[in-house]
Amino acid sequence: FDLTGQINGVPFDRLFLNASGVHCQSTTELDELLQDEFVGGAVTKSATLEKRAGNPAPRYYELANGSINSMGLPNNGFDYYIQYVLQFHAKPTILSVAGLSADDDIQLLNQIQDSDYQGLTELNLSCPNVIGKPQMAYDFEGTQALLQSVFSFFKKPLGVKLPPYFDLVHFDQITAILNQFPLTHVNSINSIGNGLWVDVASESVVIKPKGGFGGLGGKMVLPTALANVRALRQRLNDSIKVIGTGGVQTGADVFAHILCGAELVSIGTQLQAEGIGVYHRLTNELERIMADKGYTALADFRGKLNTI
Ligand SMILES: O=C(O)c1[nH]c(=O)[nH]c(=O)c1Cl
Repeated sequence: FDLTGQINGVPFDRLFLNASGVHCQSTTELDELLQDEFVGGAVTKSATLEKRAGNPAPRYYELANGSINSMGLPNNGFDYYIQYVLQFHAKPTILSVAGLSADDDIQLLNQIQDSDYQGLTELNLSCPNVIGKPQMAYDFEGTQALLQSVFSFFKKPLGVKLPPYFDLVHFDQITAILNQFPLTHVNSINSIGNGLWVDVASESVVIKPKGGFGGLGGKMVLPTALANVRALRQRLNDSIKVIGTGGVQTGADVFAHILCGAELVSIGTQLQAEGIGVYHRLTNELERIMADKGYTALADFRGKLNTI
């Protein structure tokens, strides 16, 4: 089966990635991803200029139908991750960066522009868990201005990580902005920001930061993820690929993301819960569905969701 995709001409021999933040904080975790035969590439934890400890624990909690997290951008700092992606790897890497401000974003991208790194970069515009910081991608004017500044100096491949949108007009507005720029891809969705889980037995929230508010992931977000992948695919220039992230637990979920137009598919909550074996299972389940339908390649059905 042909399970390949490509971003900006970079070939991925497999469609599967990790969702940034999961199994990607250390070089050991990143190596394990890149060495797995069912994984196509690895995305780093979003890097900030300086190393961060992140929010106080408990800050991640697995739910029956997903996850809630308020990690707070813990990471080993920009230098750690650019050193890693500058090394030779048999498979593609995506360097994820997240500033705590637009100025930080500019600084991070200037450092990449000035480096020898020629691979893929993803600007995270959607972290919901930095206390006191809004998600940039919900500020349309701010996003427009930031990308205007970025593309005045950044000449390397660049994609963006988006939060979920919930209004068709918002899809129109964000894609009208993104289509102005030579982006390689959008990665959609990030977690659904500021959900809240209540443990009835203890009558308490389940994570410490922000009084229990955190980003939602896993099974429960699949309909939102599929809607965002589909809506972005329908509106973005063909040159901008969509990486589908959010809610994948089974091969059928993967199939649905591809039908909606995803070029590649990231696994987060399920990777956290199941471990790296999730990729072998998802590959088997996806190939079974493809075989039953007479498909031999993702390209046979990518973006071909039927309407009624
Ligand atoms: O709290 C986090 O580190 C975090 N958590 C998320 O769910 N998405 C993000 O982009 C980030 Cl940066």
